[in-house]
Amino acid sequence: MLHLRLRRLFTTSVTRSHLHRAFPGPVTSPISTRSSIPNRLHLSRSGVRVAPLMSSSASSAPADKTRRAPHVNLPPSTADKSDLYRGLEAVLGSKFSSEPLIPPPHPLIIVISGPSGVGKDAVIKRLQEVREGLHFVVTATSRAKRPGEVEGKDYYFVTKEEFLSMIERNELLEYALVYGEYKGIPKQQIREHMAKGYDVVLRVDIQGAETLRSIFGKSAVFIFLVAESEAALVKRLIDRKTETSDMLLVRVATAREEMKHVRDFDYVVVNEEGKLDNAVKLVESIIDVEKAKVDQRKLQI
Ligand SMILES: Nc1ncnc2c1ncn2[C@@H]1O[C@H](COP(=O)(O)OP(=O)(O)OP(=O)(O)O)[C@@H](O)[C@H]1O
Repeated sequence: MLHLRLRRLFTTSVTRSHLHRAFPGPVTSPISTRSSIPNRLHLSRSGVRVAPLMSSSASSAPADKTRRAPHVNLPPSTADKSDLYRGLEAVLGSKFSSEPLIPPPHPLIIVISGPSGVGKDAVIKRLQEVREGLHFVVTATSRAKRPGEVEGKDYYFVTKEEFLSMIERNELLEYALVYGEYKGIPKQQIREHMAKGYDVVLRVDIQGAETLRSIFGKSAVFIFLVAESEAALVKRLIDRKTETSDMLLVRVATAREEMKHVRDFDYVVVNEEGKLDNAVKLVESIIDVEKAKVDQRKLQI
């Protein structure tokens, strides 16, 4: 069994240069076949004995006996831990490095979108409480502050004139006129936080997400938030008590249209009535999965 494991190890992991470093004695011919490597390992009661590498023809020639490098003894697995550790280093011919084997994951841009009233703000607020390493981009808006909202935390509340001059100065990644009010994403915030290694979360409506998709393509993660049903969404909007009847009508009618865009997103998360934490957990899992991807999404703004 052990022999089999070692065979696998040596046929897959040990490179020619490892072996040259491990066995500095003269090697008469290049290592040309993988199958020649495990033949050099011999099991004994005291551990694994590793013979120097030679081609099969060279090892059979009597003259080569004089040119054999000294055997390297690998302590048995019952040996002192540090002896075994050093033994492995000696056989492989280099010190084991404590450097991370894989570079840290690249900072992500996570776009959270969905119809009005679905719970984008609620999910983001909770995510902020439970997860570190995220920067939540504060959107600039010309709409009036709602009760409980804090300047610089929920939004940057600016006048329409101020918003228009931000557009003039090209300070916004994207902006839109939504239900008669401007909303836009300041670029500088994203640059600064990504440079510090933060993942950046953007909260935009569906229109905004479409624009961001055209800017970022596949280099950002797009999450579509939905309620479990249209009825639940409408009740949520009514309960919020922030819209007039006319505004409610527009939002609900728009939500119907917006549902058609779900296919343009990477993930969909259902924010069920009374189960906000489940939706937040799913968003966290999405971030974790993205961090574990071999092909990381990379983005420069
Ligand atoms: N899972 C949930 N269960 C019950 N109520 C919720 C849930 N998620 C959000 N809500 C409530 O629904 C209402 C709408 O949520 P929120 O304001 O976060 O939506 P939004 O998508 O940000 O809307 P808008 O795009 O119009 O700003 C709020 O009153 C919020 O507290």
